[in-house]
Amino acid sequence: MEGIERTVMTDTWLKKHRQIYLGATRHPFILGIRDSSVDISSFKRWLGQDYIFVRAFVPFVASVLLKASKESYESADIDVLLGGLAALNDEIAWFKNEASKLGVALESVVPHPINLNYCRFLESITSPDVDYTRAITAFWAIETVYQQSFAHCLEEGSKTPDDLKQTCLRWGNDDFGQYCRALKSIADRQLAKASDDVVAKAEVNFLSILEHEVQFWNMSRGTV
Ligand SMILES: Cc1ncc(CN)c(N)n1
Repeated sequence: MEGIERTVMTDTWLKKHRQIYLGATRHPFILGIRDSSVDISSFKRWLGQDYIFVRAFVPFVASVLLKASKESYESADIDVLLGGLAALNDEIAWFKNEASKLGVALESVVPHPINLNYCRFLESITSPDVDYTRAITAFWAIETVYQQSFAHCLEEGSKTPDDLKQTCLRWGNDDFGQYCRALKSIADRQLAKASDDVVAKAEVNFLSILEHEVQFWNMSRGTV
């Protein structure tokens, strides 16, 4: 269809919901890392709570993989998702290592109600009743908020302290950026052939994810 511009659904949403998207990816917690003003107690709080979140994220990602194997004819999707699971495996090892360096006892961290709320949301979209399109779109959004947030702390002009650079690189590195772009293109392909109802539900989830991410940063900062 030469000459006809196709709507890329995630780009439409990113434009339409730009303010809340920036609220999630340019949050004061992230800006505090970027300008070096973050306090270590907030960082440790984030670390302990995010470890709990990541453990809850694993069954969700496994459910996306299962849906891809049943609902998608694209075997390349499985490769991307397997890469995602491998990245999560590394992420969990990284959290344990970082926690031990900083003296955070992960086994005694009490999940904050905001975290529990986000984990409950994850559980709701893990359900077999949620189709592959909605699941992969949610997965793209969750990963992308971290990628965009931490990449911002590595951009030119940032004053991220050296000992936090490894954290930022975990999600802000180019490979993770490439992986998020792969998720985006799968999500957009699925959204392009989905019913209006599925697209509308995926958009509602996208907004919920942005709100949960903002709350998660607020919790980490200790402002809630
Ligand atoms: C809250 C949150 N959102 C996203 C990610 C990226 N996997 C994370 N680790 N934690």
